[in-house]
Amino acid sequence: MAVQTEAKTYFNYINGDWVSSVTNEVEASTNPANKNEIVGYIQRSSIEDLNEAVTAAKQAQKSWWKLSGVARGEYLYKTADILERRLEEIAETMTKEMGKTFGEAKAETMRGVSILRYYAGEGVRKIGDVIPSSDSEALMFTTRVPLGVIGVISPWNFPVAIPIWKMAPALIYGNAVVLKPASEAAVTAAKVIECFHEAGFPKGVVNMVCGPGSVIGQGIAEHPDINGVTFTGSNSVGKRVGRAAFERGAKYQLEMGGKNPVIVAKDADLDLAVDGTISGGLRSTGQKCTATSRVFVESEVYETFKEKLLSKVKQLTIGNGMESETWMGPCVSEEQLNTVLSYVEQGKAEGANLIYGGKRCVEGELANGFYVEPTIFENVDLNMTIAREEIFGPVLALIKVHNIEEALKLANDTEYGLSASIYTKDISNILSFIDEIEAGLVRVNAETAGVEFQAPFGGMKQSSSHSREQGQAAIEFFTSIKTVFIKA
Ligand SMILES: NC(=O)C1=CN([C@@H]2O[C@H](COP(=O)(O)OP(=O)(O)OC[C@H]3O[C@@H](n4cnc5c(N)ncnc54)[C@H](O)[C@@H]3O)[C@@H](O)[C@H]2O)C=CC1
Ligand SMILES: O=C(O)CCC(=O)C(=O)O
Repeated sequence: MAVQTEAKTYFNYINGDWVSSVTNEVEASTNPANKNEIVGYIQRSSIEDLNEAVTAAKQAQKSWWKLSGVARGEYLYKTADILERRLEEIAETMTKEMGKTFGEAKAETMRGVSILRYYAGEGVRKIGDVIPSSDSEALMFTTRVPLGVIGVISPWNFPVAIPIWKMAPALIYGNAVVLKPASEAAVTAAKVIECFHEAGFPKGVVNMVCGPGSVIGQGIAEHPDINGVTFTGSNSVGKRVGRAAFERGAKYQLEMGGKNPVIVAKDADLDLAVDGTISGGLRSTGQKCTATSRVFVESEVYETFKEKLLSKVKQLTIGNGMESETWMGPCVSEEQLNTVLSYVEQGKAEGANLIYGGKRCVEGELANGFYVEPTIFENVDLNMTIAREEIFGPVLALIKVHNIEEALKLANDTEYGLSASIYTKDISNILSFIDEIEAGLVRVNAETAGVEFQAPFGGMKQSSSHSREQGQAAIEFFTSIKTVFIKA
């Protein structure tokens, strides 16, 4: 039973106003570090609310697009300044709402500021090319137009960065936006939208509707007036969203799961590899689509690597992300905690050897939250569930290999292809890894996580719809190309 009574209610943001849902229903967003603490109440909206937001967006988009790119950019610069001013408060809300440490939350919020500034600058960059025509008297060139209304469906694990890396490019290229944030982190998202509001965006250009994924998320995927849908989350939901958008001829972009490998070669700097494995696999409690989950280690250095890994993992401090000594916070929710624990049980049942962790943390105040120990398995077979499915928790599977060829073969033995890294000093290892690994993010002597907003981000195989987000790549999704031929 939640005890906090003074928690604020956050409204939907439709046509420039903060409004309650027509349902008059709200749901509590709670703190995974303390299930008795309510961070805020968010609207449990209906399709009617979504329809209002889409109507407002559709109406506002045309004049938004008629502004110059410079003018649109100014709004994004203003939003960035406001977000930066509110950085500590918004980061604190993020930590309280979804559990990541305050340090990580501040870094993510700052990343949101940088993304806004990066895309503000896009307002003055080129949007087309002049292409020689076969007719010497004609001018042929490409230009780009916005899609119209963009539906943004975002997850809880990066509640500032992901909505912003989808909304900022959508807006700068002249689209209007309807955001549906994940309910687990919707208070944080509402505070981000407050920054857009304060920046003075014209009414209807930015909208947010909170509510169940099956109603508002699905409603976005199916809405006839939403021209493009950008989604990050699980594979099962992503595919539903993609199918619904495809059926009605809308453009869609899906970023989904990962089962990201690290390869540790026998010549690797093992301390660096251990640090990268821990940071990539366990930071944010393993709740990143880029998180390391499978660790392939050459047999010659396997035992040394394992001992070094174990000794460092034992030192990790688990606790409330607001406490400065905490290295790893809780899972986002009880459901997510139970998912992680059930994967641990499945790993044991299928014969993997649990060498560290695997239990819920229940000592003292931890009992009120959704904490799990960092967990390491060895003797993991590639057919085991823990080697195949995305766990989204702090669970590492160690796999001994005889050589780099075997490591590459096993690393590619997955339906996912988001991120992968190798630790080695050998240039031929590095080159074959870059060529052969089936992943959209290829990292050498660096952890699997670590996305940079100015570079393309996305996966191969089932990790994405094969499109890319962020950097210059974003223009491909949020605009349509027109090839123009002019004959005087
Ligand atoms: N790749 C990634 O970045 C993420 C992956 N996940 C994976 O998904 C698992 C479950 O996490 P969830 O938060 O439940 O992910 P999810 O895929 O259910 O949620 C992502 C977003 O989709 C919305 N949604 C849910 N059902 C929908 C539907 N039928 N139509 C349209 N939108 C819908 C949600 O409300 C949320 O905003 C995790 O354990 C993890 O494996 C979760 C979050 C992020
Ligand atoms: O690793 C990152 O910074 C981004 C990861 C991501 O997009 C995700 O987990 O959804």
